[in-house]
Amino acid sequence: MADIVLRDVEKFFGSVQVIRKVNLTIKDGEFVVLLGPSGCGKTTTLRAIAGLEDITSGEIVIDGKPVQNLHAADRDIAFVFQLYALYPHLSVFENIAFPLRATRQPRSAVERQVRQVAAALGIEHLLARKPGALSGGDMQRVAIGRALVRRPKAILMDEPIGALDAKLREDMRMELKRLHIENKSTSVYVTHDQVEAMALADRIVVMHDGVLQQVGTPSDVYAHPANLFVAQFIGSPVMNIAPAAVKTEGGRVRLALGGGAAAFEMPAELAPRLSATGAGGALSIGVRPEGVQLAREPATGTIDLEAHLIEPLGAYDIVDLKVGEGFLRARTPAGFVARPGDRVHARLDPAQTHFFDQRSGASLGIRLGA
Ligand SMILES: Nc1ncnc2c1ncn2[C@@H]1O[C@H](COP(=O)(O)OP(=O)(O)OP(=O)(O)O)[C@@H](O)[C@H]1O
Repeated sequence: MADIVLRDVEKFFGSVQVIRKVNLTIKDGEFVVLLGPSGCGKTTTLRAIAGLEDITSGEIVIDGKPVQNLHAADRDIAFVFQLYALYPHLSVFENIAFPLRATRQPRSAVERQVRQVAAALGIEHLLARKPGALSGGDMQRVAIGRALVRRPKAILMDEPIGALDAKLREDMRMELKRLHIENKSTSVYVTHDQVEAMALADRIVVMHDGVLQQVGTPSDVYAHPANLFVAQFIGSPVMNIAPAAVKTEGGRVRLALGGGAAAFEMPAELAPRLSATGAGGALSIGVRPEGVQLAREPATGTIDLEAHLIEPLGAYDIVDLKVGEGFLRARTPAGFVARPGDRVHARLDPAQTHFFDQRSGASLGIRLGA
């Protein structure tokens, strides 16, 4: 296994630039997920690491060796595609054994390695079958087995479970995670599904328009998004984002939302921290639904708002609260707000309120409270 380093990697298709100065270090044994919307360049980045796509400029280093001029076959990397790409006329055993055949190992050694991988994937009983007689999930297990069997320096996966139905995707996600914990293969995984990324990754790389937006652990990108794009891309339901005006009166700081329709009190320490950023009074705030805290009785920092819509989701409800022309979505215990039109007392948890520059979208890096 090996580490993978991308230095100033750029890629043009004709005159269109799809990867812009990407710098990234994937550590030995790490599971890194490239996450972003369709067309952001994540597949191109993955294919560039594999050698399936040439890069226009920059350097790709695998296990200390620059590989950008090496063919895919010489990079010692395995690739798993979304569609299984199995040999239909070969048995499952032969499909998995295929990469070992070229190594001219004795039959017994091949057999041992194939059985080992098949056992890890729970497909030993399928070894004699042809791919046509397998379910989608089992076909993908075989494809993963084929990738793992020769112990490559790294395993690259492009939406490997994207074609499976929701339930199977969840099962496979956990299997992939377990396999990674057992094998510790350096893994790079592409998906546009943020839940999948959060569940699998040691670190997530969020991409947009060919640019790395943020690289961090799942909890990092969730709790401390670097900009508005990351804030809105990660998390479901999405983070509330609203333009806010900051007003300081007699040592008290208020955040006015919805053109002044609601003014939330914030810790006084916000004022000097904001003025230090030079952001002035105009900024955007972001707060996830769980950061909008509701109470039945008024308390310090709460304001009175009207519930507009209630979405019961079983374990909890999402409640839309009217703020001027817009809404603030809150996550509450199931049944906390009985019906639309009810009034509740809401506050923003300062520790979960994010501040962004309105023009650039960059986080102002202010963390309040706990
Ligand atoms: N061979 C190609 N020739 C020209 N343009 C391409 C080629 N391959 C990809 N592109 C373009 O490059 C951009 C990035 O594509 P890429 O497949 O890397 O994005 P992605 O984030 O993986 O999206 P998706 O999830 O839809 O695959 C897209 O605008 C795409 O149309």
